[in-house]
Amino acid sequence: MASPSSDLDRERRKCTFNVAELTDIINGGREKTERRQYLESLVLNEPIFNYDDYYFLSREEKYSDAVKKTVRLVQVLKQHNIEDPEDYQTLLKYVLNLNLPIALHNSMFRPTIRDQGTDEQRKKWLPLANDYKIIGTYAQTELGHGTFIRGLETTSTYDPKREEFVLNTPTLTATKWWPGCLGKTSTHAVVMAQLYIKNQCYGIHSFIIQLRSLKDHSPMPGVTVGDIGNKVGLETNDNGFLAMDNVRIPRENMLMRHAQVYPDGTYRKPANSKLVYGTMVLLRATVVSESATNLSKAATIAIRYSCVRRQTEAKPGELEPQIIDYVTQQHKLVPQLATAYAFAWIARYMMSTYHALHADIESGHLGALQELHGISSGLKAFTAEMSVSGIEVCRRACGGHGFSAASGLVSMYKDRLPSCTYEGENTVLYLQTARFLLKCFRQPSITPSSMSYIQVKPLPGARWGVKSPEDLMKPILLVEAFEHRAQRTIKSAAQFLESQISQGLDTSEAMNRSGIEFVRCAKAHCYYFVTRNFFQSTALLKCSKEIKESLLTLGVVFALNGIADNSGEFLEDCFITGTQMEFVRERILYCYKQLRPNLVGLVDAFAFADQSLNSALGAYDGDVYNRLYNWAKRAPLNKTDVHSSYHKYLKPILKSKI
Ligand SMILES: CC(C)(COP(=O)(O)OP(=O)(O)OC[C@H]1O[C@@H](n2cnc3c(N)ncnc32)[C@H](O)[C@@H]1OP(=O)(O)O)[C@@H](O)C(=O)NCCC(=O)NCCSC(=O)/C=C/CC(=O)O
Ligand SMILES: Cc1cc2nc3c(=O)[nH]c(=O)nc-3n(C[C@H](O)[C@H](O)[C@H](O)COP(=O)(O)OP(=O)(O)OC[C@H]3O[C@@H](n4cnc5c(N)ncnc54)[C@H](O)[C@@H]3O)c2cc1C
Repeated sequence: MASPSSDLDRERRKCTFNVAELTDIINGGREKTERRQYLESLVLNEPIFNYDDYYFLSREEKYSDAVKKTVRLVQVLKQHNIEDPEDYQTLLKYVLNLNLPIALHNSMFRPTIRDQGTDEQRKKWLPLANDYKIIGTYAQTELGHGTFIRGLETTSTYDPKREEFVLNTPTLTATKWWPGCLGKTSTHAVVMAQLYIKNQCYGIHSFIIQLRSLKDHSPMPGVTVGDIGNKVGLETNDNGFLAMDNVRIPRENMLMRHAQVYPDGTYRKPANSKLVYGTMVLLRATVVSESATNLSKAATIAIRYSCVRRQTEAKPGELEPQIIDYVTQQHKLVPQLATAYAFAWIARYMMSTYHALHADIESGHLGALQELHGISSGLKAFTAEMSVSGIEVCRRACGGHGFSAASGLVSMYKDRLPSCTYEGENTVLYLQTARFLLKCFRQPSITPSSMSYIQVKPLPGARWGVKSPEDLMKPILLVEAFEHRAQRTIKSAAQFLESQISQGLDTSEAMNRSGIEFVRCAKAHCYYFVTRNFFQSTALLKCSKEIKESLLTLGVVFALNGIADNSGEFLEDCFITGTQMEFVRERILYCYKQLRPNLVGLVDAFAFADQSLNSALGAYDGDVYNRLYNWAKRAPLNKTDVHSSYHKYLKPILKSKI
């Protein structure tokens, strides 16, 4: 048996490029790498952030441990005057592989006050929140409604006499249900409720309510709050429920940047009713980045393990081969690695686009609202879906040890599953993106430049210009295939909708019956968008030839597997021929062979600390078997050789005469 670490050492010697240079590219430059290393040094050396026995903890212990880590993290941030949200994101991405009980405080509560509060409200609440004098969450979803925001039942009724709002949970289904960190941690919440003034409903608005006493953390009068119980993943997060029994808050607690209620009850409506949805758009953009990070972690674990794991005697008398050398194993893992890089690049695009369009919206150019919503909805759904399924492919590629909690892949999969549901259920968001695409298809004037391809009508009988397998290394031809598919499916969705309407269906039913076509075109659009962005971004990189070659080959792998996995959509109108599909399959194998020497280098470049991966299979040194065995020996069940259940239950039957 070769020594595991020597296998990885040999893999690292094979790498054809400078891994540190690629790490800088992934981080966004040398300075960002140094900043990340500084932040990691502040936390990773703290014993409190040790995760060795984390997988043995009960749900309650995990929550309590996470609160302990959170408090220490806040102290570290304060000690070192770390206030930049980007630094906090870096710590979340690369160091803390936990969903902290302050997750919603930083991801939604503070941004909502920042973006939807008046200057006075920002001045009042943000210093308290930034200094963790209060901890908040974002309470929108109810037992009865999550997707349909306009159907939420929680009410906030204005009382002009006392210049207060009365928040109420009128029915059981109005109970707020799911909000993160709501059950036991948060002292405050932004509550999304139907605004009522003089019995007239003005729709959903946001209100700040205190949930718990700042003296003893007990629930405030009229507030019933608690944890919703065990769920899949996110065990450290106290997703909770909240019922309000006519809880009064001052008028000033309604966030009034976009809509106002004056002391006498006069209402001034927002310039656009969707401005109140703004925080969700930010989170959807953030999910793109989280999807990239987690798929990168899973690929790191599975590829390192696949270089260490040797299995089956390929040739009598020879060393068992590394399982990474089975082409079927490469076909599982290399596409995940390619997708991880593709998502890292699109995440950068998404965040820069979010900040640019958000700035436009802040300065009153509300036209950007739709574009930002259309882009972020699709990319959130697309990256979440592919990242979660990619993590499961990586987990399953590790055989039996992929089922061990010690792999780090089980908890990662469970923690990432909800990303397909929260921040907008994926199907619902695909439908929103499709709605925007069809609008652009029908109205060129509102089409943003990023979607101008929709105006180009595909030539009838258009054919793919690939003449040989070598042609498949040309990004322009790969992007052309995905562009054609997206154009065709958007046009076909528009025509399908029109056909439904021409059959006499009303718009709502016609839209419903067109839903499958809508989701199809939204996915095709996202695949095109990510593929195009991958090649455009990589072409602009200033890096060694070897790195560029590896990244371009990863891009080809992402594109070709996208074609092979959806071949029907490319063959449907004969844009691609059967011969070209054979070229695709041949070129996929070629790319795997090209990438093989660099696979470990490509995952090492993500530079995840062992603590952040928390995986016996994916540690940098490859010492898998010792880590697994030593971890198992620490399992609570192994505290005694004979478990107490023997004496209580087993012994009598074993002693009984058969
Ligand atoms: C499904 C939604 C979008 C429907 O919203 P609704 O108000 O009912 O809109 P309509 O269907 O009537 O009209 C759509 C219309 O509105 C535009 N639009 C919708 N949303 C936005 C937006 N955010 N920004 C800009 N524009 C928007 C859309 O473009 C259409 O325009 P037209 O010109 O075509 O008419 C809505 O109900 C929704 O977003 N549902 C999802 C709910 C959701 O995301 N919940 C998340 C809760 S927070 C959470 O999950 C936190 C998790 C914690 C964690 O992440 O850890
Ligand atoms: C781990 C986790 C954390 C969360 N954190 C928060 C939080 O912090 N704050 C918060 O407010 N919420 C939170 N949520 C709630 C989350 O936002 C909702 O669960 C999500 O928006 C989906 O809504 P729903 O649960 O009502 O599902 P539903 O909308 O009931 O979806 C069920 C099914 O119906 C389909 N469907 C629904 N509407 C349509 C439609 N119009 N067209 C086609 N199909 C449709 C969906 O595609 C899905 O298949 C969290 C949820 C989870 C799981």
